[in-house]
Amino acid sequence: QQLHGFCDAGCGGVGGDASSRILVKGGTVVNAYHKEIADVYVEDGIIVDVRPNIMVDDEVTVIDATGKYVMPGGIDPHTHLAMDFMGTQTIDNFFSGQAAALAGGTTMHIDFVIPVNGNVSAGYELYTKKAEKSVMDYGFHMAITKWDEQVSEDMEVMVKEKGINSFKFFLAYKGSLMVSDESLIYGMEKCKSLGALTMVHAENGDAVAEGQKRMIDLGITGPEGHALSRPPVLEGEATARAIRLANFVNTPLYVVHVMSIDAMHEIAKAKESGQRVIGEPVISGLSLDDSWLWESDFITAAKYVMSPPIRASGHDKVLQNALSSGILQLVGTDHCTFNSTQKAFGINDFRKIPNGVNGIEERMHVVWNVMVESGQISVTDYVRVTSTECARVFNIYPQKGAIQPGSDADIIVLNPNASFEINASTHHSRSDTNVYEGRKGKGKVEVTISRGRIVWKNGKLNVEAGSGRYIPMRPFGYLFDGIEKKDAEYLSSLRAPVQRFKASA
Ligand SMILES: NC(=O)NCCC(=O)O
Ligand SMILES: [Zn+2]
Repeated sequence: QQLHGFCDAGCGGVGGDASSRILVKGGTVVNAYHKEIADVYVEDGIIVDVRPNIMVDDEVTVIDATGKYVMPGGIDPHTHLAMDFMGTQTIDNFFSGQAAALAGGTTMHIDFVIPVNGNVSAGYELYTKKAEKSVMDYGFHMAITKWDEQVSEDMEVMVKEKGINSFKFFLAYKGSLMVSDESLIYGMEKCKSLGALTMVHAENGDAVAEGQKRMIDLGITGPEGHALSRPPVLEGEATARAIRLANFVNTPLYVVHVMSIDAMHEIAKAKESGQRVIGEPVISGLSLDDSWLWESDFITAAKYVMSPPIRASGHDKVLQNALSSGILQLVGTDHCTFNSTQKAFGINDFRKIPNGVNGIEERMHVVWNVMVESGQISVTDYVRVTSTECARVFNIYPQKGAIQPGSDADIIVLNPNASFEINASTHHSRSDTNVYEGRKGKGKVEVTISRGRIVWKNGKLNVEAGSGRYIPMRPFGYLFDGIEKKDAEYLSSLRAPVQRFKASA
């Protein structure tokens, strides 16, 4: 079924191209550290062979990829589908958001489960239901929004029984999702003991609340007040704090949506000192600036409201440099879409504009355009930052993130000579706006294969509700290798306790 524009959760229902055997012929096969001209043969959803000149019978569906790149499908590490947030729910659910992803060359995403009133298990159950109409593979991170014994026990269940290996702590959104430093420290300790990755949304929520009050007192109630109330210094502070606490606990840290030079510098400093910190830029931060927030039309401005805010011009270029030099490691989207009606909740008060922008369909094209077309990263690095590194960090490599025998057949064919253009009228998200409206560029995903099914070809989507699988992710990924040695070194450095003899009276 072809999907365009406002795609309802009920649409779809027809399968991807039914052939279980596919040959992608004659393209340049690109992995994170190697590329070669070769054929890729797929059977029953799995890559079986990768080499030049594979011969097949007539029953096999052949895709000619001559002159094109054949790459692992994108993996988006940061999405919010069907998320209840700021008094409403994101307009993209697991069906429409994933359909959009596939049309843009992303074949897996990791979504954030939000606990129900702090209850982690209830959150997991709820998201399992939300994801029933999935059309592609997905995994879950879990947010931790309060701390108590039950949460601690549930985290253990999530890791040992439910395939979750990462927990996110919001240092912003005071009064709703935000946790205290005390909870963050307990959470980090628990994560470390379980081999799960600590993730943070790094903004100082107390200071943001104060900044918001300052703007309202100044009479600044429009979308520009959003950026003005939460400047880069508050992102830098929270990033530095989370990094130092992760160092104190000696556990790896993943900083989501790094939006500012300030936050990036903190990550660079930590890496320089040997700390294991992963920085995730998102495409909005890499490719947009905050000038839109000063637009006189409210809806145009409000569609750019997300947190941390899209920053002033200049931050985008520095974040690009950090991505190409490896300070930042993988690109997400934070896809969290609200339509114009929802954004208008904040017409009189920027604090009520639901925070979030689109990106799940645009990420692969925008990263190609901004980073590869401009010569800032190689084609192999493109695969690394859009797919392989995510699979490695979340411990699902090489099932995902690789074109090699045994890997899932999540494959895209990208034509470097074809052009893309982004418009809300033709995108597959249910939103009526797009923050990349009118963007054009070279490098187009012409084919998407999702676990061996051709789901995007000739500009047509062919997806099946319920065909997406939940991908469990194992704990103790590569970031945990050897951290116990640093613990041992720390313990032996204490020179304590000192044996003291009681002085006689
Ligand atoms: N980023 C944003 O504005 N919305 C989604 C929630 C979050 O990740 O902070
Ligand atoms: Zn966030």
